[in-house]
Amino acid sequence: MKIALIGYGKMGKTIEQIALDRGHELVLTIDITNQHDLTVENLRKADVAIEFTIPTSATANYGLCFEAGIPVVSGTTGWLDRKTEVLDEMNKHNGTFFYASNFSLGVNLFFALNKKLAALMANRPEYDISMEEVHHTQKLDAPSGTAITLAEELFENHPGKKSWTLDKPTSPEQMQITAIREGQVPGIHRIKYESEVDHILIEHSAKSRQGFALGAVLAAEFSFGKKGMLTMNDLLNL
Ligand SMILES: NC(=O)C1=CN([C@@H]2O[C@H](COP(=O)(O)OP(=O)(O)OC[C@H]3O[C@@H](n4cnc5c(N)ncnc54)[C@H](O)[C@@H]3O)[C@@H](O)[C@H]2O)C=CC1
Ligand SMILES: O=C(O)C1=N[C@H](C(=O)O)C[C@H](O)C1
Repeated sequence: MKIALIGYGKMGKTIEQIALDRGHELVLTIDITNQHDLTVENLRKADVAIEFTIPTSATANYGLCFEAGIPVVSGTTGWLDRKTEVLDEMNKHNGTFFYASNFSLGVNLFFALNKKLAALMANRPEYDISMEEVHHTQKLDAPSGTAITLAEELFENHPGKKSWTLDKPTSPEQMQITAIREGQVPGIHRIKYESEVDHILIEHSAKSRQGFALGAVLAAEFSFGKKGMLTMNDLLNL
């Protein structure tokens, strides 16, 4: 496939390597320094775009891809307050948008485990729940997109928690998420159920960015020829 890569940072570079290994061609590579080359005309040279940039740039980039009529796969986090506008724009152009807060297979299995554990603990009020995420110091958003997905899916399966906070909870229905920024950590997510007598802890820890990048390239292959909003549940049949 001919791929337009939007964002050539840590993820963009890892995606490039995996895309080339899988026999794809990069027909357009855009970063902050050559942003002016991100045009509808140039995007039309690609079969699909993969977008990993920053929260403030992502939604405008999606708009250009919809206008160009190519599917866009994105993992940029921190923009979801504008999701309705993005979906309206996608529908206006009959476009294709594949979004995941986390593209790794392991994290998507961890999402399923989180939902099952939350359902199992739904009638166990003696356990309080908290989350922790650890990422590299360059990360712009907190909590991570993955932590927000974990929290929202936990709330759907556990009546005791209804919202998250980065601060100290002010009611039992609030769940604290602690966001730690240190070194070059690719991404760790922990969910802890704690009672007076014990605790249960589940954790996913990424060893590198390879798992995220492979998932994004698989999502690009999956998106080709499809329409509408796509997620990892569609790709992985979860
Ligand atoms: N969904 C997932 O599986 C994953 C998501 N992410 C998310 O992806 C995003 C990027 O992560 P990294 O690559 O680690 O960050 P990074 O900071 O290494 O790379 C971002 C790149 O985007 C460029 N950029 C900024 N504005 C741009 C614009 N308007 N057009 C083109 N390029 C632009 C920057 O110059 C930079 O090179 C973040 O939001 C991060 O949270 C990161 C890893 C996995
Ligand atoms: O910024 C990162 O690095 C990551 N961002 C994503 C997130 O916010 O959840 C996914 C992964 O944890 C790495």
